[in-house]
Amino acid sequence: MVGNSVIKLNNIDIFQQKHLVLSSVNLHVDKGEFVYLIGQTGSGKSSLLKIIYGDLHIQNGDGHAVGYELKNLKDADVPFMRRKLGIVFQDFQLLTDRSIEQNLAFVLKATGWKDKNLIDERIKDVLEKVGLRSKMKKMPHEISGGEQQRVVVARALLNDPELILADEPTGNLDPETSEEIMILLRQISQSGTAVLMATHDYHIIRTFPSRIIKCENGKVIEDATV
Ligand SMILES: Nc1ncnc2c1ncn2[C@@H]1O[C@H](COP(=O)(O)OP(=O)(O)OP(=O)(O)O)[C@@H](O)[C@H]1O
Repeated sequence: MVGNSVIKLNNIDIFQQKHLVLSSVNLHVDKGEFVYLIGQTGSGKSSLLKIIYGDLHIQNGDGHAVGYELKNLKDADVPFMRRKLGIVFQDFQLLTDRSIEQNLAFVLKATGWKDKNLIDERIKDVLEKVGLRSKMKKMPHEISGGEQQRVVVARALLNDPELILADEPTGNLDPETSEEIMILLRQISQSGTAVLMATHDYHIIRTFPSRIIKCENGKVIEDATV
């Protein structure tokens, strides 16, 4: 983290191939903030998230996310940077051939955890946070869509990230289950992890008001309204 900010972008241009998607982007997100990212389909939300998690490179301007300078981010740094940010996307992306516990153990092992006791403890901790400790032995198909999304949130929390990036995390869920996921994400931000969440769901935004960033006409508006 640099100062109190987990994301800071200064005057960056965001390209997809040769196409300029967003220009002169300035953006800051502070520790523990909850921020919505809105904008029409194709307005650049996913491209902006990709810059922040190191999937797209910065060509002009500079910035940092979770303590990493984005301008000179090396491919070799990306896996380490990703340990400091959790990603929650619309499709649950759990491995279907293994239990919830094994899904989480897989990520911990892939990010360098070796001690079995510590792995077991961490898995129990994150499942406790999302209210699913009792389901750790279940297979993904044995739990509901909302519960699967909770597991994805738990998975994003495994390495105690400074930031969660969520792209339409409630997109496949019914309204009641969406609200449960929102309550969970809000709790996470209140405990100090910033959350940047792309959504088209204005009902959710009205129910859980917070700062809104908008992609519109090739620009990013830092304090927008719906
Ligand atoms: N891999 C790619 N190659 C070329 N152009 C792309 C690529 N990905 C996205 N684009 C283009 O970049 C622009 C922004 O797309 P982006 O996916 O960031 O929008 P979005 O706001 O996330 O849209 P949605 O709400 O539909 O997810 C669009 O014009 C899109 O066609």
